Amino acid sequence: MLKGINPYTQEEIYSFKSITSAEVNHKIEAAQNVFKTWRRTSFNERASLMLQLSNHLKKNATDLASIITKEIGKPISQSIAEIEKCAWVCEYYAENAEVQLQQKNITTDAQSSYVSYEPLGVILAVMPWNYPFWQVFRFLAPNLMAGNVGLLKHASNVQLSARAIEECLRLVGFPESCFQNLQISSQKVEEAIKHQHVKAVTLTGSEKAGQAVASQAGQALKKSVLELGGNNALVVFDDCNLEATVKTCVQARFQNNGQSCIAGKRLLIQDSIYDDFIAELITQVKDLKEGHPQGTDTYISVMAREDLAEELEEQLNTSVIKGAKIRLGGKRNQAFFEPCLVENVTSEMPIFQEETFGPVLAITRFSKANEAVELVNGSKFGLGVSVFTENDKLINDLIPQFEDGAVFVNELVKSDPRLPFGGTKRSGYGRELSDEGILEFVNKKTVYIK
Ligand SMILES: O=CCCCC(=O)O
Repeated sequence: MLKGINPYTQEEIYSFKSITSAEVNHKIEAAQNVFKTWRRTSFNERASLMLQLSNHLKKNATDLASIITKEIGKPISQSIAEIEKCAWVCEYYAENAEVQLQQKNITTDAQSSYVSYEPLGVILAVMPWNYPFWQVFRFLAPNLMAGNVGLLKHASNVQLSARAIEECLRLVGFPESCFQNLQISSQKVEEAIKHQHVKAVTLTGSEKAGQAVASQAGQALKKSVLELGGNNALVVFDDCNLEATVKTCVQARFQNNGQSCIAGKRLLIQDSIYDDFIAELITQVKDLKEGHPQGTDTYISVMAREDLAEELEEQLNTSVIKGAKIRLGGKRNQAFFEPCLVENVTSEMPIFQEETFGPVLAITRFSKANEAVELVNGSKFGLGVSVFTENDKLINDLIPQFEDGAVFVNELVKSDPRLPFGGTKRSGYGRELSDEGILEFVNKKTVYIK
């Protein structure tokens, strides 16, 4: 059974049965059939549908956002922003896919030689609950524009979002089966990956889910893209603009109730600015408006599930036993977890080593730039890092030293349809978004005409 529980009210909002293996096969066959015609549609036809989808999202943003808020407790203003970002990625690929996939002529001894970029076919997307629309649109916009067709295996607690996305595509006129929701639990993913018509799989989720899907895809010799966890550091140097930096760090850690792979989870502060920075940080975190997720001015609300809040509490408690000091918050009440600042954090503690998927900020001091680099790279994850300084020379020195997939200067790590998104080390492989993302699931076909 796939169950949805509103984390704020603790009420059950749905209980759906998984579809059967025969139904999964039927959907995959339907996807393969529509692929044969969809791949031959022009970029103009696809772009026109994608723009209609974008408009539909914008027009229905509040209703769609309410689904997210009900399912995972995300504050409504942030859910609306999520829907608007989905509209943006649809527009971006509607406008850019044709150029991104343009044939590339290469001079050789042939009369003509080139690379063409052709769709692979049915692509399976296994997606998490924390951005239930955005994570899916980040996959579907480039892939449908490339001529692929999509199957979605969404998290069990966001099945209303999954259905709503499928319905949005149907309403604006995408061909039937171009994008289908597979209402299944994780146990059935392997069957789908093995199916002869499924050509590749993309997963956003935990390390454990990534290992399972990557090995199943490997067994079947199918390509996979993995976007896994992160433990991003926010590195603050003493010449930063203090107030603005604190504001950015607060947003980096506490938006989406702290539940994001790219959240700034570890705050590294240079000694000489430490006390002033902490004082301003406490002020700004205390100012965050807590409340009902449907409240238009709420910034912090419940986490998506009580068991996730319990897990976070466990990581925090173990770190405290090892010497970490809670400076603010950290109390849990069912799925609600007070925004928490923790000092004296060392690299031996769970809140430094592991991903914390909730509103806990782990704080460590450093003195020299090379210490900061060591702390940043000391993580097994490599999604992104933010550096705050006004010193251009320092910035240029540091950028090549970080092992992460992204370095943001004086800004939080965020995804943007125009920029590649993805990690290194245990944060996964492959890239989403931009031209890099659309090129992941295409056949880069070499053509040589003598
Ligand atoms: O858990 C990952 C969240 C990614 C959010 C984004 O793409 O902005």
